[in-house]
Amino acid sequence: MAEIIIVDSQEQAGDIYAHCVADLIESKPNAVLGLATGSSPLVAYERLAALIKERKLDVSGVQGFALDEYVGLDPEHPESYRSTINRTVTVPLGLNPQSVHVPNGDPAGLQTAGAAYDAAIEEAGGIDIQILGIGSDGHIGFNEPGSSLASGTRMKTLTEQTRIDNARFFDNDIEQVPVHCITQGIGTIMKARQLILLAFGKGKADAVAAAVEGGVSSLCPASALQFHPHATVIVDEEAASKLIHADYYRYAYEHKPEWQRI
Ligand SMILES: N[C@@H]1[C@@H](O)[C@H](O)[C@@H](COP(=O)(O)O)O[C@@H]1O
Repeated sequence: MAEIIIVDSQEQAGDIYAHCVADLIESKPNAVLGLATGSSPLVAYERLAALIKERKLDVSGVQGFALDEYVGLDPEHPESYRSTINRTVTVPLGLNPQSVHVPNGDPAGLQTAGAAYDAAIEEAGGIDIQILGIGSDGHIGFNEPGSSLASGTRMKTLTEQTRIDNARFFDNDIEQVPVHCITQGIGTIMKARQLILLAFGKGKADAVAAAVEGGVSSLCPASALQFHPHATVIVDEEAASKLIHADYYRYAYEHKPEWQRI
């Protein structure tokens, strides 16, 4: 794993992400951002929105690609990832809605939607910085345990645990949570030039330990990050609580020269 940063707060993690992305946009106005839903990236998006205003950055050329979408949910549904990304990223950052892409969860087009999405990412020049959360079972995007580590964007079946976890967005009724999703594959995610995974709270401690210090295995999809040349995992103390080498990560970060920090 390239780099583990243990922070005191989500705000601190958010600032690291925000500075990284703001610097990117400054040097590359047509930057391509990989976007994630979930609660973990929310503060990071808020910090980035503030920094964009503060530095008066022109984001008109920035493109975004979301990780995943539910299958069969109306894109206008408030809990579709299309709506979620629009609410939490597109509007606050001031991105052009036409430049923010979300996989197409229409059941009618599923056989070709995945390959089309990967092609669109390639055509945009590839993702510069992909932000990631992690599921309690180690999933990234919606790549559940057992997903091919080389997979492209495709339809997947959600585990019952993920549907239970996400029922909170659907009146706590698991029956309302779609069974299928379309998600960037692990192979797709690995093509991004830089990955930043955020994890907070003790509910993520096992998944983080397996991803960072366990063997690389499809049973913990996030462990694929160990093969990425530029991956950073930013965790709070609780999410870091099961890392055997936590002291070393702190020590290494403190001793890192400024130019080598993300
Ligand atoms: N598809 C999303 C993932 O991209 C996200 O990482 C995960 C964790 O969400 P949270 O950050 O709310 O814990 O939830 C969903 O399954």
